[in-house]
Amino acid sequence: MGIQASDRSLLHKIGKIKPWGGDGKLWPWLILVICLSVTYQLWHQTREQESLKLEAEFGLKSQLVVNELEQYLAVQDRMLRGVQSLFKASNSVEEEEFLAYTDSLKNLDNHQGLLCVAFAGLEPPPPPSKRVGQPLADTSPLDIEKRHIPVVYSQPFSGSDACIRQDIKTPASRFTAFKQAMQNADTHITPPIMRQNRASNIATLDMILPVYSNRIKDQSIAQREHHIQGWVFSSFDIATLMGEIFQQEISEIAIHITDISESQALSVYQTPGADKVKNPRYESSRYLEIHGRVWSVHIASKPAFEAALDRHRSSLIAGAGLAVSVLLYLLSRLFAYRTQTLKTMRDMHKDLILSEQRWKFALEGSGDGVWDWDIEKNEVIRSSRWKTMLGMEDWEMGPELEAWKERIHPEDVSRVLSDLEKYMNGETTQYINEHRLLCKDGSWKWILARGMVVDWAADGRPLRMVGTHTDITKLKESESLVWKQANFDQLTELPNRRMFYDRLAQEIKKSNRLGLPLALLFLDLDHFKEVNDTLGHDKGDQLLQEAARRINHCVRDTDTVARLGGDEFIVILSELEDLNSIDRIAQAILCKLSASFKLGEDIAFVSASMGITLYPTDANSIDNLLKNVDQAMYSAKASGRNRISYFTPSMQQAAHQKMLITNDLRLALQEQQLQVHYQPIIHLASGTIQKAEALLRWHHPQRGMVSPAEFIPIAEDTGLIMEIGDWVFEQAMVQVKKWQQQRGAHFQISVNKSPVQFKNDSSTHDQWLDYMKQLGLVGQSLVVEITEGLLLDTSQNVSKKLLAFRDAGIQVALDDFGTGYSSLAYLRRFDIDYIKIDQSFVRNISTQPDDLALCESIIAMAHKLGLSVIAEGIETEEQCALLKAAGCDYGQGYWFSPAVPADKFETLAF
Ligand SMILES: Nc1nc2c(ncn2[C@@H]2O[C@H](COP(=O)(O)O[C@H]3[C@@H](O)[C@H](n4cnc5c(=O)[nH]c(N)nc54)O[C@@H]3COP(=O)(O)O)[C@@H](O)[C@H]2O)c(=O)[nH]1
Repeated sequence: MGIQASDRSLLHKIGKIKPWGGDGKLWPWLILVICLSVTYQLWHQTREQESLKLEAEFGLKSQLVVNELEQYLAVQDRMLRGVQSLFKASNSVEEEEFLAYTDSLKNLDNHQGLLCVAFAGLEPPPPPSKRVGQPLADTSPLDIEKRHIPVVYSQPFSGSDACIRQDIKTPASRFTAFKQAMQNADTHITPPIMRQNRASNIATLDMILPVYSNRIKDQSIAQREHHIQGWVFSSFDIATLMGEIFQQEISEIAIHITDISESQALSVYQTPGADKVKNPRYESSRYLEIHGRVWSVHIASKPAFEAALDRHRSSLIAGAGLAVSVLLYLLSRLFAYRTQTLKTMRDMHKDLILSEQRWKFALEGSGDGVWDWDIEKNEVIRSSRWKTMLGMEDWEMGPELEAWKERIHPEDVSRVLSDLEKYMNGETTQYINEHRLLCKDGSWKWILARGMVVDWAADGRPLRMVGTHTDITKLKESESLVWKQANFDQLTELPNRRMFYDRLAQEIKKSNRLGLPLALLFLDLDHFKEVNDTLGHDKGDQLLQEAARRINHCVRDTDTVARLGGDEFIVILSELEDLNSIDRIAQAILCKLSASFKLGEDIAFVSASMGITLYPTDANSIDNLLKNVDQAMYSAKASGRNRISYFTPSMQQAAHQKMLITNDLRLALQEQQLQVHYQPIIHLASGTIQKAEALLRWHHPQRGMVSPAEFIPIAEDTGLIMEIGDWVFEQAMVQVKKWQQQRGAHFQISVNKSPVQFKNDSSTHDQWLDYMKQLGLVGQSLVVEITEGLLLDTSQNVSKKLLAFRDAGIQVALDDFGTGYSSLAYLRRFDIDYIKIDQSFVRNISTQPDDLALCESIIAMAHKLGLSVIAEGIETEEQCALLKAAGCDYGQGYWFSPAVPADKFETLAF
C-alpha cells in the first residue's frame, strides 16, 4: 500500500516539472539578457569601427574621383599640348601631318570619352596653297569676332566627324573659352555644351589650347590676339568620359559635377540614378579649379556602398551573438530542467526509500509475516517473522509452495485453495483468507492471509504474488469467546435462547427436507424457587448444572438441549422416525429430574412440568411452536406438576380465549363493566359481621359474568392488575368509611393484592396510605390479603412494602393457607395478622377427620403465634360449628353469604 501511495506522489512530482517555465528559475533569462547586451555592445563597437572605416573608404573614393578626373584632364592637356607643339614646331602643318600625329595618340590609353582632336584656324586661309600657320599681319581682336574660324583638321576618336561639324563660335560660351585660351595662352575648358550626336543629344566639353604664329611669351593679351593662328582642341562626350573613368565607382557612389564658374551653375555630369539617392549615409563636396573653370564635385554614397556595412563583421557579430545568446539560454534552460529533474528524482528516490522503510516498519511493527511467491518457479520467499510465527527457525522451511500447503489444517485446505483460485481467476480483487497453520510444536495458529499479484506476463499470466500473514489466533479465541457468550448459557454451557432459535430454524428446514417431524419439549422445574430460597443461589446453580447434564444424557447427540433462563429448559428432538420415542425420552427426563440432587452437604428434590408440541403437526412456525409448548407446559403445571402435557387444540382454544379476554379487559374498567362485591366475614364467637372481603366482578356485555379466577391471571400477565387493583382498593376504602360509620370504627375490608402488584416498582404503598389519609381512615380499616407465594419472594421490594403496611397499622392476611409451602418460618419473619384456611380443607372438614385435624392444628399453631384465623368456604352449619368448636376466630362462606353488591351487603342481617 505504501509503495502505491509513493508512486502516486512521484508521478505527481514528475508531472509538476515544467521544462520551459515555472519554479522561479530566472537565471536562464539572466544569461540571455547578459549575452544579448554583450552582443549589442560588440555589435555597436564593431559597427562604429566599420562605419568609420567605410567613411574613410568613402573619403578615399571621393578623393580618387577628383584625382582621377584631374589626372585624366592633365593627360588630355598634355596630349593637346603635344598637338599644339606640332603647330609650334612648323610654320604650317599639313593635314596629313596632323592626322598622322593625332592618329598616333590613339595608341595611348587615356582617351575615354574623347570624340575628336581638331584644329580650328582663322580665315581666310592663304590661297592657293593649303598651308596654314602663316601670320596674319593686320588682324585685331575685333577681327576674330568677325572672322570665320572653321575646323581645319579633325582626327576622330569615337565620334567620326564630330569636330568637323562643330562651329567654335556657337554657342557663345564655347567661343568665350576659345578666346580666354587665346588671351591666357593656356589650356581652357568650355562649359558643358549640348550637341546633336546621331540620334541623341549629348553633353560635351572641349579642352582648348591656342596656337600662335609667334612666340607669345611675355606678350600682352592684344599681342596674343594679334598673333593667334588658331586653336587645337579636344572634344569630349562627358557621360562616356565619366562612365569609363569611374565605371568601378558609380555602382556604389553617385557623382554630380557642377560647373560653378559663373553665376549660374551648370551641371557637367551626373551619374545615372543619382537623383534617386535620398538621405545618403556619406556625402562629400570638393572643388576643382581646372583650366579656367571651377567645378563642384559632389559625391554621395549609394545603398550598394552602404550595404557593405551590413555585410561586415558587425552583422556577423550580431548574428553570432544572437545565436550564441539563444543557444546559451536554451542550454541553461535545459540545464535548469536537468537540475530540477535530478533534484526531483533524488527527492523521489528518498521518498521511495522512506516509503519502503515505513512500509517495512509498518509490516514488521504490526508483527506480520511477509511472503513473496515466484509463480513461474513455484518458490516462495518467506520472512523470518513468517517462520517464527509458526515457531520455526529461518532454515527450517524450504522455498516450495507445498511446504506451506502441507501445514494448512485439513478442514481449511479446500477453502484456502478455492479463495486463491477465485483471486487468480479475477473473481475477487484480493486474495484474503483465514486458515489454521500447523506450528512446529503441533499446535494450530489462525492466520489471516492477504496477497496480491504484483507482476504479470505480457499474455496476462500472473508471475509474482506478494502478501502477508497475520497471526489472528488471539482474535479468533476472543471471537469464539464472544460467540460462546452470545450463544451459550454460561452456567450450564447449554445453548441459550439465541442459539436455540438458530438450531430450531435449522431443524425445521431439515425436517422439511427429510420429511421427518420434530418435537419440542419445554420443561420448567417445580419447586426450584424453594431450593434457591432455602439453600441459596449457589446450590440452586449446582442443581441447574446437574439438571442440564441429566437432560443431556437422555437425548441423542444430534438433539439440542437449551436453557431459556431460570429453571426453564427446552429440548429439540429432531429427525423423529418413531413418535413413540418422544414419550419415552420425556418420561426418562422427568424420571431423572425427580431423583434427588446431592448439592454438597444438602439434598434437594425437584420435579419438572413438561409441555410437548410437534412440528409440523401442531404448528408450522417457530412462534406458534413456542406458544404451543408454553401452553402445554402450563397445562402440565396446572395439572399438578411433575407431569407431561402434550399440546392439544383445546389449549390453543384456551389461548385464543385468553387473548380475547385480554382485549376486552382493557375496555372493562373504562366502560364500567367492573364492580366490587363484598363477602361478609363473621366473627364466629359473636356471630356478627366484623369484616368483608372485596371481590371483583366483571359483567361482560356479551359473556355475562366472567369469573375473577379466569381474568385475574390474565390481568396479572398483562399488567392490567395494577390499574384494576388500585381501583378495587379505592372502591373498598370508600365503602369501609361508610360502613365504619354504620357498623363501628372497628369494621375492616380486606382487599386481595396480587404478587404482581407487590413486585411492580410503579406501585408504591405511599399512594394507598395517602388515599386512606385523604378519606380519614386509620390503617386498621384495611386488611391486605396476600398469598404464600409472595412470602417466598425475598426481594426488598416485597418486604419493604409489607413493613410499610405494618407501620401504618394495616393488617395482613395470608390467603389459601395450607395449599402451598406453608412454612412457619414465613409467619415469623413477616408480621402476618390473619391466616385464611383454604376452602379445600374446610370443604371436607365434616367428613374427613384429617382435614378437621389439620384445621385444628393450623388454628392452634396460629394462636400460638398470636395470629387470628379465618376459615374460608364455609358452606354448612356443621362446618361452621366444627370450626367454631376448634377455636377458629372468623368464618366466611356461602353459609353466611356469597359476595354481594354493597347495597345488598347492607341488608344482611348479621
Ligand atoms: N387480586 C385479586 N384477586 C381477586 C380479586 N377478586 C377476586 N380475586 C380472586 O379471584 C379468585 C376467585 O374469586 P371469586 O370467584 O370471587 O371466589 C371467591 C369467593 O367467591 C369464593 N367463595 C367464598 N365462599 C365460598 C364458598 O362457601 N364456597 C365456594 N365454593 N366458594 C366460595 O372463594 C373465593 C375467595 O377467594 P379468596 O378468599 O381470595 O381466596 C380468588 O382467588 C380471589 O382471591 C381482586 O380484587 N383482586
